[in-house]
Amino acid sequence: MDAAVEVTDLVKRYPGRSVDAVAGVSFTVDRGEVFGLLGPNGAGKTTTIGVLTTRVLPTGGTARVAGVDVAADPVTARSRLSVVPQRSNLDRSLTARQNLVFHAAYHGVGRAERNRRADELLGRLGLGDRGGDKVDDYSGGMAQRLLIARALMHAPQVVFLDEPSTGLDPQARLYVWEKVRELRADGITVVLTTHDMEEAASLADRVGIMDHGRLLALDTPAALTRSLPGSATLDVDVERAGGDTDEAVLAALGALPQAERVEPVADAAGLRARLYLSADAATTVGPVSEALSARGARLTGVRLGEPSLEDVFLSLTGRELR
Ligand SMILES: Nc1ncnc2c1ncn2[C@@H]1O[C@H](COP(=O)(O)OP(=O)(O)OP(=O)(O)O)[C@@H](O)[C@H]1O
Repeated sequence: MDAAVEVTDLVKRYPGRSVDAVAGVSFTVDRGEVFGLLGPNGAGKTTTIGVLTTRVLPTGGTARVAGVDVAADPVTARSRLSVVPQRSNLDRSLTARQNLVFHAAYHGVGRAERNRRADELLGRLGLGDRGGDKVDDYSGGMAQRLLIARALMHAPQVVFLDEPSTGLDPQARLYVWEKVRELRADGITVVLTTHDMEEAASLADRVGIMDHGRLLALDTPAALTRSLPGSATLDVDVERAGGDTDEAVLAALGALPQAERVEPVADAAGLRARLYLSADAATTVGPVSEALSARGARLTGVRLGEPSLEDVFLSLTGRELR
């Protein structure tokens, strides 16, 4: 079966610029997958989406969506894909329902079917009783939901969401996340861009990390974070035996093969040690507990600190994501 998206050696240089906005990017998105492009502002995410959605002409390389070369046959590509843009381009003078119906008419969906889909999608996106309102009266969160509804009106195979929750309040953001998961459950392929590592980690099956027009890493969020030795941590609270010392306990923990180093955590009430690990934090709890009992000490509390995609970005670029 064809991939849903296939990008090969994609390059985009805007006129008058001395550097490429996208500098040779290749990746494939499987059908039914949620794929996230994660990177800071200016990384080239929007430009990549722009090429894939036929709004930006590539300087080099190829991009196929649902089996169609987007530069060679943009009209067919547009019938199979849809885009939820970073900034609303809804017609504010029309009602929400009219925005949906006109979009479907443009894509050749028949009258009865477009009316049916508009009602269904307004309901699904929680706008069932607001379809007759002008978009001008919509809040930011409602407009974002309407953009998603509009994107589904011509039954696309692949939906592109550019920074889907930027500027939304936490509740609206969670609502959008839930809708993205529903798209995936319906078998629609989703490609989203974000500079929010929490969004990428919680929504995407696989994440491509972009910076300066290049793809630096691409894998599942779990594999990306697992690839970082020494960034998982385990905090352990210890009740030590009477004759023992904090220093000796810390040294014993530091001698465990899973521990890269150990530090005392200063603000804890009793003895708390933080282990920086070369292994997964959860599987290190057992060996820690055994090492403590061997010297008559007790493990009284643990906290796992898993590395995040933020840590992955930091280790790849030496900079914070935001
Ligand atoms: N129309 C344009 N003309 C010239 N340069 C552009 C244009 N659009 C984007 N750029 C430049 O291309 C580079 C990549 O921008 P792009 O918008 O693709 O990044 P991004 O990762 O999506 O960031 P953002 O989240 O800010 O949209 C930036 O240096 C930007 O200034």
